[in-house]
Amino acid sequence: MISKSSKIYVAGHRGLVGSAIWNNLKKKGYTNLIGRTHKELDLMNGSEVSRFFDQEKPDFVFLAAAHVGGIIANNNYRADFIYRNLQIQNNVISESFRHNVKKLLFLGSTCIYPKEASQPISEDSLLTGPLEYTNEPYAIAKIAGLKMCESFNIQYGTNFIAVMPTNLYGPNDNFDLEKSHVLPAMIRKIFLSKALMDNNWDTINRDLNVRPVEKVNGESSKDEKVSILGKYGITDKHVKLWGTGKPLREFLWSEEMADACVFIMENVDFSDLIEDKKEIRNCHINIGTGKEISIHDLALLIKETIGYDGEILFDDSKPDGTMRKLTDVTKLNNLGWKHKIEVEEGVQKLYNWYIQNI
Ligand SMILES: NC(=O)C1=CN([C@@H]2O[C@H](COP(=O)(O)OP(=O)(O)OC[C@H]3O[C@@H](n4cnc5c(N)ncnc54)[C@H](OP(=O)(O)O)[C@@H]3O)[C@@H](O)[C@H]2O)C=CC1
Ligand SMILES: C[C@H]1O[C@H](OP(=O)(O)OP(=O)(O)OC[C@H]2O[C@@H](n3cnc4c(=O)[nH]c(N)nc43)[C@H](O)[C@@H]2O)[C@@H](O)[C@@H](O)C1=O
Repeated sequence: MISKSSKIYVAGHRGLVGSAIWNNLKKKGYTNLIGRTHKELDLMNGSEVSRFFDQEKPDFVFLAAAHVGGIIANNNYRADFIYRNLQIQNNVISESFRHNVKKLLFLGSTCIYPKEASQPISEDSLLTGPLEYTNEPYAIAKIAGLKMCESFNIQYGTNFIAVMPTNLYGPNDNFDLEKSHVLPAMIRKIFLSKALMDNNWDTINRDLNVRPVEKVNGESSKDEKVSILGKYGITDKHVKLWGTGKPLREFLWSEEMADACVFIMENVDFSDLIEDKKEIRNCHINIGTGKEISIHDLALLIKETIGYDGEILFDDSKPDGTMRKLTDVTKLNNLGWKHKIEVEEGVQKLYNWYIQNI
């Protein structure tokens, strides 16, 4: 059983989900948390990870460190997404086994499911069909992580649980104009287009100082800024987003994701998830809201939240990815956890966070 003084390692504790898990644990009174930044500990490096576990001997591990990005990053940097994720998770899961970690939570993704899975997607859909092309290497790494947890549990009796979150968003999100996920990308693009339209250079400069785009920051010339933002579809009249706008996506606020992770760490064991003792499989847990919105409607929601009068265009030369990936959250709900924050509220919260952090 986990207790308030258990030694808990949060891998990736500065990231979107890891930071939310860290804060959630602190709020709940856990006092013995360990975290290392990427600079302090490269999880790709097996001997460094081994030394870290020898020294710290954590009892519980949240594996929220990974190489993460949106559709274009996944599609373009395919080798990085499979290699880095396999390496990180192999190192952390194998060291957790070697050090008798009492429970580990591995974070996968709902992109592990077949592109044409029937909707909503239940845990049993795993490995029933071909994957979506744009994130296939990442998905294969995540499937390997899930199977590694399951296999160690079956062969060695460990208690490693794999959770599969839907698309997440929240404080400490990645707002990169090329590599991020859709929700933070849309907020920033629409926000910058509005600032261009309003001729609000103070705001544009602050934004580019916090998050320079291809070396262009607040000090660069106006022409350079206009030209670089234009490259990303941001102008003083319109914003050009990716794909057709028709795909449907489901969004979970990262702090709720963290709450679900801590809930599972506190209340669920691998043995609770086994349905067929002869063939143990599909014991992972979907984490989501079970609700979806089209990318087009999401853009309109963000447009309204920001108070943007410009035009929203879609560039269908960019990929749509999976058309639909709605999670079946029956298992999670039956375990006793349910989301509360809907996307309308979440978009407002993330927009508030964004403007407070530029
Ligand atoms: N965001 C989303 O929409 C979704 C995320 N997930 C999964 O949830 C988990 C958390 O994702 P999220 O919080 O969004 O990702 P982030 O990119 O926000 O955080 C990942 C963290 O891992 C760290 N990290 C990456 N590589 C290394 C390394 N080699 N050594 C040490 N640390 C490293 C990063 O540090 P640094 O930035 O310094 O490299 C960062 O702090 C991941 O497993 C992801 O696949 C699943 C579904 C959706
Ligand atoms: C969580 C999940 O996230 C990834 O999958 P994804 O859901 O397809 O990722 P996404 O958030 O980047 O895009 C969602 C949709 O939105 C559209 N879209 C419009 N305009 C922008 C835009 O400006 N940026 C982005 N990124 N997408 C845009 C985009 O074309 C697509 O149709 C996985 O690779 C993998 O990382 C994973 O696990």
